[in-house]
Amino acid sequence: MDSSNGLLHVKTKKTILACTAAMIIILPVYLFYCLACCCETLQEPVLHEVGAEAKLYDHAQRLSAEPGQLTEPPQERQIPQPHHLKHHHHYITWSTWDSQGTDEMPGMQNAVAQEHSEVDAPLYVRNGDPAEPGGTLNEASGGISERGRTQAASPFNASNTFSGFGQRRLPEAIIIGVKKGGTRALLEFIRVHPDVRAVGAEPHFFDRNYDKGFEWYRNLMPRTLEGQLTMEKTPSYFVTPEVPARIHAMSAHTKLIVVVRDPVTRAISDYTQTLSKAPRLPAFEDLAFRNHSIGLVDSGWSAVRIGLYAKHLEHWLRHFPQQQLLFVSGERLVTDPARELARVQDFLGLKRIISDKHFYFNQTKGFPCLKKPEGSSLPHCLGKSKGRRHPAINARYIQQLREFYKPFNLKFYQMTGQDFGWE
Ligand SMILES: Nc1ncnc2c1ncn2[C@@H]1O[C@H](COP(=O)(O)OS(=O)(=O)O)[C@@H](OP(=O)(O)O)[C@H]1O
Repeated sequence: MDSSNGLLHVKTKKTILACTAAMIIILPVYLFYCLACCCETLQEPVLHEVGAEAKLYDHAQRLSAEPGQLTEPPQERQIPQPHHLKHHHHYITWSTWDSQGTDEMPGMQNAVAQEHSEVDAPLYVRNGDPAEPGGTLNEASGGISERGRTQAASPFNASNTFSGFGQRRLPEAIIIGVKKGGTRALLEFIRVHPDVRAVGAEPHFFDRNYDKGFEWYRNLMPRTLEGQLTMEKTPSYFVTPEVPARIHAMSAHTKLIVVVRDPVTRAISDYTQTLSKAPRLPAFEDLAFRNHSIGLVDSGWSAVRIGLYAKHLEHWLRHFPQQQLLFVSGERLVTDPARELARVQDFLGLKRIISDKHFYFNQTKGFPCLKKPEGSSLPHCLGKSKGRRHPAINARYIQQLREFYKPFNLKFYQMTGQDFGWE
């Protein structure tokens, strides 16, 4: 018994030693293999073509997405990443992004420091890979719809390939403005559509980062499957004179969406945002008027200047035909989001999927919110920097500003063929 036990003991020891030796040899080889970018193919399903498999995979991703909470950011959907990327990419979730208090891409904080920059939480942005969760199959749509959209002829639209997760493409549709118009609401609403994928943060490519080149820009985009539309929003594009020609150089077919809002309310909203970061800011009327006793408006102040929509639109119409621009009413986006979203879906050539059913009015927030935002199954409202309480402005100044904007508004109605009812 003893000798057989001893023999067993020796055999066990030998086995353990052999296993340890094998591990010592195999582990580095495996690690090297991972570093050489191949682990993913071992760990994740490989989708060789964009077809039924890809759709099912994406659908499964959506179903497994972690839920968010009311007025809280949903969790970032975990898109499988190559092992080495997991180590080198700094993942930024909604909450870390929110705490940065900006719509801008990480590393753009200097740019953010510019006057009136945005302070709210976009969704799910990851540094170096600001792709969003979603882009999934929607039962209601019966799959990815045929939209017959025009792929830009530009060589910049050539996209990289990456097995399984679609391709990064330059945006085919951009929300170009206007600041404080309701651009975040529109982006979050439209991205609920299964055929839309969007960058959460504002890339500011065409105004501040143009020198970084189209490859940089394209790499910010989420991966899309065939038939899905890539979008971004940067509200400052609308008022930057160089931008129309630059977007045209990327693709003459780019679809442009402008969310417009009563320029007086927009100016106050803009001022409110700045005030939230600089509480010692002079009074609104001191900035809006050169001389408020005689009602002389200071059109050099950006909060006023941005509202001269007709002026800015002239730049765009030199490069794009009217039909390539859609003007969304910021007011109706609040009172009747489904109606505006129907217009947006038609304009983008998308099947009408987003409807009344997707929204509910949140009494506490005072705004429409999504019942099921992209990548989440729980209701969600925009963050606290959207829908701020505005300071009370003397009715006399409001009236003077209305008078100031009136001819510009009428011109804008004429140019767009739409009456926004701001008078
Ligand atoms: N559904 C919903 N929820 C919350 N807020 C909504 C919504 N729809 C439109 N808005 C209005 O959007 C205004 C902010 O506009 P933007 O997102 O374009 O601002 S920014 O330019 O990105 O800073 C924001 O302006 P303020 O009310 O002045 O904060 C809102 O009035």
